[in-house]
Amino acid sequence: MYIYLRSALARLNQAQSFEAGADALLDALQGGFERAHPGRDAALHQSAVHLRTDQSYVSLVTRNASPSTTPTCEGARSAELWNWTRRFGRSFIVDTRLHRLRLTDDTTEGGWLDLGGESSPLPLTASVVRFLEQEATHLLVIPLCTSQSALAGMITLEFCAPTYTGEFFPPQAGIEALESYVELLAHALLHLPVKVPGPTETLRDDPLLPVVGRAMAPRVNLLKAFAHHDECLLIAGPTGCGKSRIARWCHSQSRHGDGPFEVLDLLTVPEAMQMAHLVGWRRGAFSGATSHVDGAVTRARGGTLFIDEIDKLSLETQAGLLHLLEERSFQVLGESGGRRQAEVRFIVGTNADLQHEVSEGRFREDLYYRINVLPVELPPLAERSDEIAAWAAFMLRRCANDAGAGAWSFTPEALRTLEAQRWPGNLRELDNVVRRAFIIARSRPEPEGAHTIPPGVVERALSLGGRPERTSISAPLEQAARAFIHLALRARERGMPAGGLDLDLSEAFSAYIIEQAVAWTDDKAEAFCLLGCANLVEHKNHHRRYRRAQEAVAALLRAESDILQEPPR
Ligand SMILES: Nc1ncnc2c1ncn2[C@@H]1O[C@H](COP(=O)(O)OP(=O)(O)OP(=O)(O)O)[C@@H](O)[C@H]1O
Repeated sequence: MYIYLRSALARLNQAQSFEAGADALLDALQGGFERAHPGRDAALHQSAVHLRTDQSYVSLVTRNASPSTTPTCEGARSAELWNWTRRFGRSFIVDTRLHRLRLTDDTTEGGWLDLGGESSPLPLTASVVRFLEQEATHLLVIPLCTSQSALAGMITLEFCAPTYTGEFFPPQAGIEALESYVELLAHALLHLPVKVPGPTETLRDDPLLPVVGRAMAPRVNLLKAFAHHDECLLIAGPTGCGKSRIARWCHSQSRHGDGPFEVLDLLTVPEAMQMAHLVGWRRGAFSGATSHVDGAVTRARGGTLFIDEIDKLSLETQAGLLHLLEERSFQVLGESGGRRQAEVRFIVGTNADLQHEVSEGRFREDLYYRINVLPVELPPLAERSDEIAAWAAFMLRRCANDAGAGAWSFTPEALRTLEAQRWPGNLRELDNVVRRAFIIARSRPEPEGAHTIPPGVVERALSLGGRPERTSISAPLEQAARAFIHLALRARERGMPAGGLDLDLSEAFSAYIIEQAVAWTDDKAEAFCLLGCANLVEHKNHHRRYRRAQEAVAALLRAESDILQEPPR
């Protein structure tokens, strides 16, 4: 058997990436197993190396016994496996037919733990049952630990051995051999870097994911694999880092890509109405329910439902969503008759630390494990600095296209200025600054055809504060009012003609709100509804109002620029 170990060690020494090393490890495990079980009564059906942090995947390498097996991350289908690995910190086997689990170092007679049942610490949820009802009859999970014994992931080995149902399988000696392979190879494996493509890759053809830098590349590889699955995908990451776009991208890559992509943003739904918005209601279901309304699950039928800000879910709706995810069915409020099937793939997004929410009792632990099946954490833009220039160029091109303004670009120094910023508001903030820089640049007298943005304009766009803050409004308003008056005084001192900056221009404030709301929601109609102007949307007048808002912002920037450039008398 050591022949497999030796060859794996040689390959690990040559490997350039974690993925190549994990491949060598899986080969060794497969070789070792087949050598011990040459018969036809048992086969290694699927194996996988999961590299994880507590909260999300870092990399996943899978191997299927036959090409007909569903490819990629079958072993990742159950968040419970990771939960149990963290809980026991040791290897265990699961007898999937008899629904029981045993620690591999427990050789006592009654060492099996029943899954489910009243006294069981391991609940037998519907998702566990679905998982257990797969082809595999036995499952061996071996923790992947660093040399300091810190848990860094797990190895899952799914066996098809029906004649061994009810027995400890693989036999103890076989398990010990496999465990020792993992132990011997883990150290070298965990030192290897996760695979990334060389320089920042720009996917020009895909507006949902136009830029993938070094930190994002492994995540995108994972998301590509996860996109084909029907299990819930959890996308975590700080505000504005692109979670909704990535969710949409995953939808476009999935087999439901032609179906609808529906978003339920819990920030915009009152707590008492969350369940209603999820499942819909019939007329008379509650006071105020004057007509039948489809819920998000129905609207997303045959496609994907993205539930954003999942941490905002009330405890009551958390129970409802758990049931929906477990049973894949739901009851429309006020509808008599049976439950409806939920034919939809769920993706959820959050910028909260859900584990912390669980520990504070604000988020149900069982729901956390149910949605945490395929978790991916997106890094903030500060950790993706190799992407900033490509994003800025992409966003500027989009701005210029929308305005029919031809080809625009940043000078290399301007890009360096952008790269030097911290971007606490992430891509959203960068987008705001790019839009602002474009407006300022267009309002400047420029030589014909010179559509470039210099660093000075970027500095101005930055100083005009594109930094979204969800704090009080009165303090910045007061500051803006003072700045406005200060500028007016300055214009008067310089004897500038009235009209350069008069009170009408203060209308630019509402224009700014409109502009920001459109940038924030990335949807004109939604932005106007958010600002209480649904009537404009209804009569399709919001496009004109948005153009006027853009002109008002540009006029204010022009007036401000003129006053600041006028020398004192
Ligand atoms: N693919 C993209 N193309 C253009 N702009 C993008 C793209 N991805 C992100 N952005 C910019 O970043 C903003 C935020 O993106 P998105 O809404 O996907 O982030 P988020 O992480 O879901 O934010 P939040 O946590 O606040 O919901 C967008 O409004 C847009 O300005």
